[in-house]
Amino acid sequence: MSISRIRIATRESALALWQAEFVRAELEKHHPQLKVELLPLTSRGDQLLDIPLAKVGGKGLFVKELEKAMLEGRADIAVHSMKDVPMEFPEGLHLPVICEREDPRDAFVSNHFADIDALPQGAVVGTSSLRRQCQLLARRPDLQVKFLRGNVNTRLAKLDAGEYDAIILATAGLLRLEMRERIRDFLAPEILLPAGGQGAVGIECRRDPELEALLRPLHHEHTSARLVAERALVRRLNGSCQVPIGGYAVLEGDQLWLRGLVGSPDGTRMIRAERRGPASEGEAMGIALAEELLANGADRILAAV
Ligand SMILES: NCc1[nH]cc(CCC(=O)O)c1CC(=O)O
Repeated sequence: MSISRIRIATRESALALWQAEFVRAELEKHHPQLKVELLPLTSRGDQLLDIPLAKVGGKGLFVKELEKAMLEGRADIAVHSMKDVPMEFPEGLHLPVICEREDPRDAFVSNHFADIDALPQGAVVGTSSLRRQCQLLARRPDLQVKFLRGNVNTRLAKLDAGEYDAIILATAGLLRLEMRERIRDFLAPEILLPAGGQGAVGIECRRDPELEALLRPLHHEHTSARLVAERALVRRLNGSCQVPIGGYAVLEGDQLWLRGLVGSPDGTRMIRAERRGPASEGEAMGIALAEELLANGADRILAAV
């Protein structure tokens, strides 16, 4: 039996819809006969916007409704921001495809200030990411980090309403939504180490060789090699999502350069490590780097929460 239609389960935010539409367009480009439909779903993570993500059950919330739709046969695939994808998948589902990565850096967004260093003493910066908070405060302990959740448009509206002097968002989301002009400064990994998977989109589906064959042309091996290392690092560290963790890999030829960071939310403690190795060994590198971080004190930071 051959597949003639693919239904994409997606969250309803503008960014999620963009990503699903992107996958739809790519699938139609590679398979002109294929019918591709979107199934927009409301996720718990999007409903509970006033509560810290770590408290409502973590990032998995964004994914569960979509997985349910696939397991119940209402959808065939789901498109995710790799940053939000849990490490384990339910029986029968997996994630065989990772698309080419967009700019992975974090972005400094402000209506009044050019970059972090231009912020006045005590300025209010919006983010609910402990990873961003930790690295901001390590650089500028005087800043006030203020809670900010919601989809990209909501966050920008709160900035424009004057609730913050600046906010930090993923560059990838802003570029996809055609809001490059909102970015005042692209934060280098040395300043703000990105989250594992940031800027990349992945496709989860049921285990079905025919379906996977249709998705295969969307897979980007270069991106995938980087994310294997980043995700192995995060997985090995992840006792809890309430700890600031950064993980970022680049490929230089066939060599991976992986950097990792674990810190305290207030930025007073920060442990960094990095290593280089063959791209084919990303998984082992991620685990080894995590163990180095743990041995250098990340274990105590993790134990404290
Ligand atoms: N946590 C929400 C989330 N998940 C993915 C992105 C951006 C797009 C990406 O990283 O691919 C965002 C928004 C943000 O962090 O600003």
